[in-house]
Amino acid sequence: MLLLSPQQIQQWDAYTILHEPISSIDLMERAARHCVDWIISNDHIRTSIKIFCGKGNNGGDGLAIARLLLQQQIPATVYILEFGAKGTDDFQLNLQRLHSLTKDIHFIQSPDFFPPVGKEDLVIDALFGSGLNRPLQDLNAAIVQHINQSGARIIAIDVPSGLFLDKSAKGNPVVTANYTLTFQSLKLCLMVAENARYFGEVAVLDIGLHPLFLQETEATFSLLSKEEIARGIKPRPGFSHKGTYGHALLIAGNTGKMGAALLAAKACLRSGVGLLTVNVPKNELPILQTSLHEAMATIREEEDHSYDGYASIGIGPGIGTAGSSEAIVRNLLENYAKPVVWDADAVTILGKNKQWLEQLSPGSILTPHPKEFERLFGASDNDFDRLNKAIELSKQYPLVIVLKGHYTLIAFNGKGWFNTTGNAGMAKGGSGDMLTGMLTALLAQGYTPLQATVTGVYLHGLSADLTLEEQSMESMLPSDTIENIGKAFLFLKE
Ligand SMILES: NC(=O)C1=CN([C@@H]2O[C@H](COP(=O)(O)OP(=O)(O)OC[C@H]3O[C@@H](n4cnc5c(N)ncnc54)[C@H](OP(=O)(O)O)[C@@H]3O)[C@@H](O)[C@H]2O)[C@@H](O)CC1
Ligand SMILES: Nc1ncnc2c1ncn2[C@@H]1O[C@H](COP(=O)(O)OP(=O)(O)O)[C@@H](O)[C@H]1O
Ligand SMILES: [K+]
Repeated sequence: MLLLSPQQIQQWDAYTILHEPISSIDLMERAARHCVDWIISNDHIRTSIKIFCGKGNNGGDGLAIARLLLQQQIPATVYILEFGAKGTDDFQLNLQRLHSLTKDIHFIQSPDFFPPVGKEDLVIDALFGSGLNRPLQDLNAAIVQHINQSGARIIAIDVPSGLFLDKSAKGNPVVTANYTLTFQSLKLCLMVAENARYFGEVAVLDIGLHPLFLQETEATFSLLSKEEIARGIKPRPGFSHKGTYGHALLIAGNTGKMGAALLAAKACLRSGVGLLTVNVPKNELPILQTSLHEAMATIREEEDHSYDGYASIGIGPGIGTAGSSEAIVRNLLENYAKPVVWDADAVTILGKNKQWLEQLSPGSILTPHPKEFERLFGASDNDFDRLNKAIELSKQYPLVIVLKGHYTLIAFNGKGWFNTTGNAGMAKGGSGDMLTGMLTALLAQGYTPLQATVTGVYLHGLSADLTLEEQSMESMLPSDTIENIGKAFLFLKE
């Protein structure tokens, strides 16, 4: 699914109207009906429902929602924010339709007209949607503040009023919704952490916009889908052998951080690799060899660091950032030409030696969390800037950049894919180490760097989601999640 700009969403609307065909007012009716069905079936009806409407089509949705509720004998009061404009055609038509049912329609010209709103109310925010083109000010900002202070349950229609679809609204007045009912597809503004306190829980309502439009449309950002990932999984032919699936090397772990190496190694072994060698400090060798029978080992301190024969290499989890680790990074840059997975301390070392970024072998995968991303590429003003920076960098460098987070972004060659699997139970040390192991295993098996990354990131989150069948988000550990990588592969084959 593509993440579209406000202009593209308008075009999608127009395309549907032309090709379904359906009238614009009937499309709005369908959207409103889906909202009402969702509100009723999710048990959000209260004795007092206050619907705040602007005069664009978002407000038109609000008016249609009010009428559909009233037709089911559910009382709702409408407040229309006056901001000069006459209102769109569909707004006007829905206002006429509502007038024939109720006189309970109020116009807000100044804060004196604000109705009292309290905890017991359900507020429907239909003030501004995808048409917002500047920060809210004056009366528009005041009504948002009034609603936000009320303690009422707030359901935003399409997007919380005040959010821009594809750029930051940091510092602007925005409705803090408990739920957002967004039409047809997720929007970029609903993917970023900086807006999480505004959009609350998000439901995507399928209002039947024409699917063919997407085939004719290009967008920078899109969402990964199960079907796409499942299609890319390589078969394991009966006559294959361990050599078919590659020999991976993980350079991971150090004193006090051997857990990182074990997690990466276990995840690598559970992700289909043929052979695995782990490079660890001499003193830590027994930990590895007693816990993981399938992994071989090489000694960190030994001088001869030959990388010949490894189909892929992952470096970083728990290695530390001391000079000796820097020397290994340097050596790897000079002596290995295939793609490498760079994570954790290895990313920090690259951040300290930015000139080395130019030397990364083409197709290498960088997996920073936002802090590591900052160490590598400098600070960003907001989440949108960081996403756009990742996209720009992916044009500049022949690398796959994995910006980890709730919705991890994978940037490659000027495009970005958001992952939608995974949950907050993964917000624990060790989750990233697991991902490094998985990506290294997939690279070793001959997946292209992009294919390895999208597959690994998707499976990583999916294993965590499947872990919730037997654990809570509080209790689940990366070790549990690794044991469910198998279930995740099976789920893709269903
Ligand atoms: N395909 C779909 O997804 C469907 C979408 N539908 C719905 O349509 C919605 C989009 O409607 P929309 O384009 O009419 O824009 P909307 O957000 O109502 O408001 C724009 C108005 O506000 C104004 N304005 C802007 N910024 C302002 C500000 N800061 N302060 C003050 N005014 C400001 C601007 O006028 P301006 O002043 O710029 O001339 C304009 O009058 C969408 O979110 C969804 O709910 C469904 O009905 C059916 C299918
Ligand atoms: N709330 C969350 N929702 C989804 N995924 C998450 C969440 N928190 C963390 N993750 C995932 O867990 C991993 C954490 O990586 P990282 O921060 O490098 O952890 P560590 O280095 O401590 O192992 C990333 O892949 C991230 O996407
Ligand atoms: K809204």
